[in-house]
Amino acid sequence: MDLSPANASPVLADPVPMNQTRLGFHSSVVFPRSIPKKKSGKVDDVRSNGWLDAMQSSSPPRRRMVKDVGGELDSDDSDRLYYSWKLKYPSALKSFHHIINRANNKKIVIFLDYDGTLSPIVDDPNRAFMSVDMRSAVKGVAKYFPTAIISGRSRDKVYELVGLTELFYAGSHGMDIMFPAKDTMSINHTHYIRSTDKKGKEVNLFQPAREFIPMINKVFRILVDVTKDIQGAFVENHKFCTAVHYRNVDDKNWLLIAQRVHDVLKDYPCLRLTHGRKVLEVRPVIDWDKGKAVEFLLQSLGLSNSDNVLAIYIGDDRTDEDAFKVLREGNHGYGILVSSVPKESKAFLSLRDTLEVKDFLKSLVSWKEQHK
Ligand SMILES: O=P(O)(O)OC[C@H]1O[C@H](O[C@H]2O[C@H](CO)[C@@H](O)[C@H](O)[C@H]2O)[C@H](O)[C@@H](O)[C@@H]1O
Repeated sequence: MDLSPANASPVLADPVPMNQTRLGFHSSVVFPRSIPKKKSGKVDDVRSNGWLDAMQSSSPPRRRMVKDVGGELDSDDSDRLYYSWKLKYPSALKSFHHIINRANNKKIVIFLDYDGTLSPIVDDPNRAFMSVDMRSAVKGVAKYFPTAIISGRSRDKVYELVGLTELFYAGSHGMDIMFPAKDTMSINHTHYIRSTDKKGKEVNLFQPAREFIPMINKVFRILVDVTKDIQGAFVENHKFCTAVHYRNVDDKNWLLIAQRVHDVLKDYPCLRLTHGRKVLEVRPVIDWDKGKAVEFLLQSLGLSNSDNVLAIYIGDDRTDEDAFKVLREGNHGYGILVSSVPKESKAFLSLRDTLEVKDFLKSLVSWKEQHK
């Protein structure tokens, strides 16, 4: 974190996201990603387009590694920064009574991100498991409030990890939403298809990036190939998007891995890159993100009237910012950022880690049980 006088904010600023073309709500019209500009005959590289900076700030630094101009900040300094940041993003646990007061006679709807929110961040994405306690807390809230998981992972994968049938699931950053067939009456769009869930029940799937599946498969294979000699690199196929992990790549090779991904994307102007926590996420250039998924679910469940609905979205990642923005701008409810370090956010409130998320969910359940 740059804490030089010129940039004295105690906040870990997220880099400006790549340009995102905004289209109409239910459109899947594809716009080309802006082609890298040439500078003196050379295509822009990952240093000049900001990718490398974004990668370097893509996950909370460990406490002792938060750097000042003059060296490392000790943990007292980090604590001070964290507590002053909390004035802007108060604890959702400590603000619980405010949330409940605002909920008053409204219907509460819960949206949950998965990685970093329900499961702690770990080195191996295949081992990011929820605790038994967390699963019971999520099951508890789902008993009383409509609850959806909105994840960057594929819908099947996140369902496998969460394992609760009573939830709504949106995978691939909201580009793959499953919802009950009975809830189609209130929606008006073209990108949903009828299907059956794992129990054979009739459901609807909303998949606005369906036509990209072959391209994503192809790009996934290319990315696996071009990163296979980079130790620690790992590529996941999420069906509607693909993710290149560099958490386990030596930081000396971050430039290399970013350049390889960048070079692949030059041939795919219909795909764009977003930054997650030590992961480069490649996705179609359509006007769809976790924020749109929240709007879609609220609308499809008949819950988009903010006069009688209070939505709560809990997430830790840059991709969750789209959802926080939708809640803030639509006056729909509270975005809650999960972070143990100061970060600029569109959320209203914060929780430090997954343990606090679990406590918050349990508080909602206890409150509901006392006010049935
Ligand atoms: O939207 P989310 O549910 O938060 O998913 C975002 C990404 O989460 C996973 O990666 C992150 O968690 C991993 C396990 O803790 C960690 O190893 C990785 O560094 C994080 O970026 C998932 O593997 C990605 O594909 C998701 O896009």
